[in-house]
Amino acid sequence: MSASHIKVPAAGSKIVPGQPIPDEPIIPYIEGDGIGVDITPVMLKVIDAAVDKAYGGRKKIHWMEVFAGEKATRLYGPDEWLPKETFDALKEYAVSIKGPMTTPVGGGIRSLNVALRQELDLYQCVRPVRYFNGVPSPLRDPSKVDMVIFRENTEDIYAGIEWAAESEGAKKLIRFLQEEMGVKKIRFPATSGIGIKPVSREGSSRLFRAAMQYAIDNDRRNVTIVHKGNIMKFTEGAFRDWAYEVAQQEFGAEPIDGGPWCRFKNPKSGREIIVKDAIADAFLQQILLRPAEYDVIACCNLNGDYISDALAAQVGGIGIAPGANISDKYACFEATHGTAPKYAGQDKVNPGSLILSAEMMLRHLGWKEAADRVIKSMEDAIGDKVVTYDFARLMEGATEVSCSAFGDAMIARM
Ligand SMILES: NC(=O)C1=CN([C@@H]2O[C@H](COP(=O)(O)OP(=O)(O)OC[C@H]3O[C@@H](n4cnc5c(N)ncnc54)[C@H](OP(=O)(O)O)[C@@H]3O)[C@@H](O)[C@H]2O)C=CC1
Ligand SMILES: O=C(O)CCC(=O)C(=O)O
Ligand SMILES: [Mg+2]
Repeated sequence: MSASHIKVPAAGSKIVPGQPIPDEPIIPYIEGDGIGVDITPVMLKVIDAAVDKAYGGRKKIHWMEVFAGEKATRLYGPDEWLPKETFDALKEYAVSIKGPMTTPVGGGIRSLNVALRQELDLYQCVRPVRYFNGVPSPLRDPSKVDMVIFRENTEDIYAGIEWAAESEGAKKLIRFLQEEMGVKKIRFPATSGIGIKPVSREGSSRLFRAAMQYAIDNDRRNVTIVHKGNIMKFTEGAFRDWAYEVAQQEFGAEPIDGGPWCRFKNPKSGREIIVKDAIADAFLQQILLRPAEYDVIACCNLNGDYISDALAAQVGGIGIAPGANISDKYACFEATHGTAPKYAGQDKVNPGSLILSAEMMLRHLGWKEAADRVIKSMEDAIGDKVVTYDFARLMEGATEVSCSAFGDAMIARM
């Protein structure tokens, strides 16, 4: 067994699911690969300042670094990408935050990010997309974009169940499909790689239930099921059908004009919530042309991945796109973007996505006052045109600052 490298803080206590949040929780964080080294320390500093300013010492986060990705291989050994003690800590302390981690294209290790989501059963990937005044955007009126993506996070082709072309596994599976399942449509069987796309009733229903509950709790106007169910009938199409089933059977939604769209009254506000669906390709053009018509989005894993970055671009890019991975017990917050390797270690990129992911974490803890300070200080810094390179290159009269200076600009405005 490899040595332990996690140093548990001397003070602070564990968050226990179902129990009140302690005033001084211990929160594990993973620095992340690539630009993780730039953005993570800035996020920690900004969040500490917001908590301190909001509560004057009555609340405090005790951060505990845990290791995954390239940093873990340097500490634990060349094949230790996700050490067991990291998994154990993420479970034991229940709420955590992580920087991005690299996944090689083609060969090499499978995604550590996906592995974490699967192992902790973090089935909801929640990615809010909203506009901050003054951020450069390709849209004429980006203020109309205000959506929250609920992306299923454990299933789909994204789970990485696949076999390389010409491998024994691919040959065996293709033989099985042809000989036992009567499949005649594999165009080039001798040289096809094969991927499997599992989409279940349980997985789809629980994700959609969470999206509906979010719409109710946040008084949203509609929930759109996005899918490619015309082509992938028994995976994406079933996702749509199971979602409508949950809407009708569990939330009492009634079909509109014979369905499948339906509507119900928000039990908390009395306002009507429409449940509708859109085929993914058409949806991608509609969010550009008519973004105001979409609100809460529920989708399978791969569609959610594409939609996240596309929507982020509409409000200024993935430098400012936060996210949360949530299960019924655990939550691990992370930015939508990746490791942006060409910028690693340059103190250049926008720390906004990870800071806003931490802001979601503060709200998850119920620390609204600190979360509000994060939002307000970011709005003020951007309003003063103090921004990192990604915004500066698209803005007139901006003051371009480094990653760490942007964090300091936020703190100065708290
Ligand atoms: N959850 C995770 O940990 C994720 C990990 N990844 C992994 O990250 C690696 C790199 O992926 P890649 O496809 O390059 O995507 P990235 O998201 O890492 O970067 C793509 C581009 O987005 C812009 N960008 C990203 N982050 C920021 C930021 N903080 N501030 C400003 N601009 C930013 C940059 O644009 P520009 O060049 O225009 O300046 C960058 O070149 C891959 O290994 C991938 O698997 C990817 C997504 C999520
Ligand atoms: O795991 C990865 O490397 C990519 C993940 C990703 O793009 C995402 O979750 O949005
Ligand atoms: Mg992605």
